[in-house]
Amino acid sequence: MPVQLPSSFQNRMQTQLGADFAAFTAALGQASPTSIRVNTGKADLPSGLPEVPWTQTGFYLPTRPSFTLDPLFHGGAYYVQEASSMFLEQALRQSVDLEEPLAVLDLCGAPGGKSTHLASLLSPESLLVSNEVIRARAGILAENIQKWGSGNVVVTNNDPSHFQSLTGFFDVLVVDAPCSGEGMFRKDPDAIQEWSEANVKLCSERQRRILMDVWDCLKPGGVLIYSTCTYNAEENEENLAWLAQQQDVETIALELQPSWQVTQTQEQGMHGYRFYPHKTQGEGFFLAVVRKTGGDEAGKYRKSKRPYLVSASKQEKALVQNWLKEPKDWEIVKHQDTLRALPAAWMLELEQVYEKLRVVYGGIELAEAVKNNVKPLPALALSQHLAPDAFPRAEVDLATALKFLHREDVSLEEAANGWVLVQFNGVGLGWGKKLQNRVNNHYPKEWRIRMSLDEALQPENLAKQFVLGRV
Ligand SMILES: C[S@@+](CC[C@H](N)C(=O)[O-])C[C@H]1O[C@@H](n2cnc3c(N)ncnc32)[C@H](O)[C@@H]1O
Repeated sequence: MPVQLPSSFQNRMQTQLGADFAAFTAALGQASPTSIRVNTGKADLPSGLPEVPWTQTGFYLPTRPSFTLDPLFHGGAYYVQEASSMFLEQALRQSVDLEEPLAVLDLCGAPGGKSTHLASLLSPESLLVSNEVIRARAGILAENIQKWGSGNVVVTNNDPSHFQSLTGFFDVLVVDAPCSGEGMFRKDPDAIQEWSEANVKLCSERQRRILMDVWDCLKPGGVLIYSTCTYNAEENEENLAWLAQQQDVETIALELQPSWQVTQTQEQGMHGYRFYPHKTQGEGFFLAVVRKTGGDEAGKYRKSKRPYLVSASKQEKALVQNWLKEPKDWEIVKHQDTLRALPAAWMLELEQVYEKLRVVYGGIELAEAVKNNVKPLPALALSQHLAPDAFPRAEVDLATALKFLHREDVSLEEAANGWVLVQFNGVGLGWGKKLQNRVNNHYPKEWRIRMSLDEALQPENLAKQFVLGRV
């Protein structure tokens, strides 16, 4: 069905696209493609699905299934992400050496599409700080990060200006800026109602403020990846040209395959890359990459006299460190009753992050420890770093997995008494505690499936349900 577009938006797009304008409006009347990005730390790439061409792990699905009813979605085996935004992969691969240990900030991180993508692309020796300014959204981001299961990510809930205290800290800065959302008109018709020329101006000003707020935390030689999901030049090319007037930057050109049909732009010498729905199979998107060529050197971080991150005792460490595949890569810290693994190589930098920012999640939450009693936490069940033989595992079928995720009672007959990792198709979902004649379901209340499962559990519906890898 054709969408009703604001007339000033239509006029501008007509000028911008010329003869392509009719194809553009026709594309807005089509259904949005559905795409997923697979977590290769947890699952194999599916066969038989068309690939999103600018990433190695993205796939289109023929229709939009109920992801809620696929346990592998809850297990973080894939992320449902709009295809154009997966172009971040090209920006990163073509501008930095991904073999190196990098400190990366994803400034506008929620709900976590780009952060989970970054977590997969960066080397395990890297550190990702994934930030979200809105508190409730930071919680959703932390949930998605835990489900993805990489241990080298810290989730923060800060205003961009708070990063000024981390001068020269990051090698890469990703700013997926809040924008007027013109590229989402097809997927989210509310975006049309909220659109106005005044809002475009407001967004553009806010984006400039955000860029200035975080500029100092990027190292000289570091890379800024800037993106929006909107078409107007004020929020895109003009902001980059403005940045080049304020700061020492050089534009980075990306190599494109002609078959991708990405539109290249240049404004005052700055390269930009645009995705239009009539040319690429995805929503509207803009991305540009620049390198910082001036500015202050990286800060030197010394050990704090009064550390924020307190090491766990020897006894506590002994209880949990063999749960991890590579215990020596992790420092075990304790805050209140929680034992957490943080990447050992980044402890000095993490001390700064914890001191200066509001951290809502970090590393791998391992366990709650009271005296010698340890209770494994949900993030550990989902971690890619959990040692395969640390806990007994119970592989369950689709119906049992869904009931477990619904927080119903399940029976794990084969399992011995004690903590059991409940898994589906080899992917950990959460903890059950088997007692003599029952199993306590420790799946977190806040993450549970809320919809009724009555229909989904009918055998004919289970057989039809989308499950990654069963296509
Ligand atoms: C385009 S969305 C980010 C999407 C995310 N990068 C992903 O791939 O899932 C922009 C984010 O910026 C946040 N935001 C809103 N105002 C902001 C501000 N003034 N500074 C920084 N971030 C802001 C929004 O809450 C939103 O989560």
